[in-house]
Amino acid sequence: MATISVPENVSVFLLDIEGTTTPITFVKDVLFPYIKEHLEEYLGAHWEEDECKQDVQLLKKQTEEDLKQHRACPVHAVDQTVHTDEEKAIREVVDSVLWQMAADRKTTALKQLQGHMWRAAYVSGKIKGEVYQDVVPAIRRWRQYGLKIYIYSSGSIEAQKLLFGYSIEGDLLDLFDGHFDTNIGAKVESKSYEKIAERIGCSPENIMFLTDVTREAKAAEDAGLNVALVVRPGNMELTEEERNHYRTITTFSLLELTKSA
Ligand SMILES: CSCCC(=O)C(=O)COP(=O)(O)O
Ligand SMILES: [Mg+2]
Repeated sequence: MATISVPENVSVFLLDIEGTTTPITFVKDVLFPYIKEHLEEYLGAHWEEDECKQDVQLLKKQTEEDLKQHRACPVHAVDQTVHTDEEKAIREVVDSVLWQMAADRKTTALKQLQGHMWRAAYVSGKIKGEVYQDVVPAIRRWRQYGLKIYIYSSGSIEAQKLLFGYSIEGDLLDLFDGHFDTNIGAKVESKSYEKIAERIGCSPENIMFLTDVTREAKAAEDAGLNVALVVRPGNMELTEEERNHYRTITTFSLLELTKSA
């Protein structure tokens, strides 16, 4: 695959995580199964804590929103193993979370709870964040050229910091100048990228966004950012039209800086 020249006016890289810095398999085969396996036990253990109460509150608001929008929501069957009000409330949260996860929804409510649940797994060493081999050397090189590096993922900022802070390559948080999540807006909305540029303090054309998802690339492009689609094993196949329209890379090392160090 050919190299891509990064325009000279680019001073910021904005990076997606899943499918870009990190294999989709790590998210689908490690992170998500951890949530499914520990959800009920986690809620039972933390139910009375403020953080958990806030997470549950946000999930309830999301469910109300979904009902208003007529999105299908889980229907609660009468369950003989549920006795107390707390057990019933926990079961409702479990159903809602599993339903959202089955649809791979990127709601802030779901992502916030997931981030809080992964904390213990990362801190105990049970889970280590996976990062493609080409990612760290490329970021270090870009930083030597004075570029700034930001993350924009649907995963909560806390989840992002856990993934890179407890990664297979050690604590990588020093590589990043900042993090954005869906609190700034959805990744498929152009407005989110305009807000990110504003928050960073640069023009959209000074940013290069790397992602595996075409809808995100389109939203960023519409906001005036430079974009490249990242093609990694297991990522969604691109159509011929997408391949013709977007610049694509299979590794970060294919990005060639045109500015001098
Ligand atoms: C960084 S947290 C784990 C990944 C995750 O939950 C997710 O939704 C990833 O979405 P992305 O925007 O990085 O593709
Ligand atoms: Mg992605």
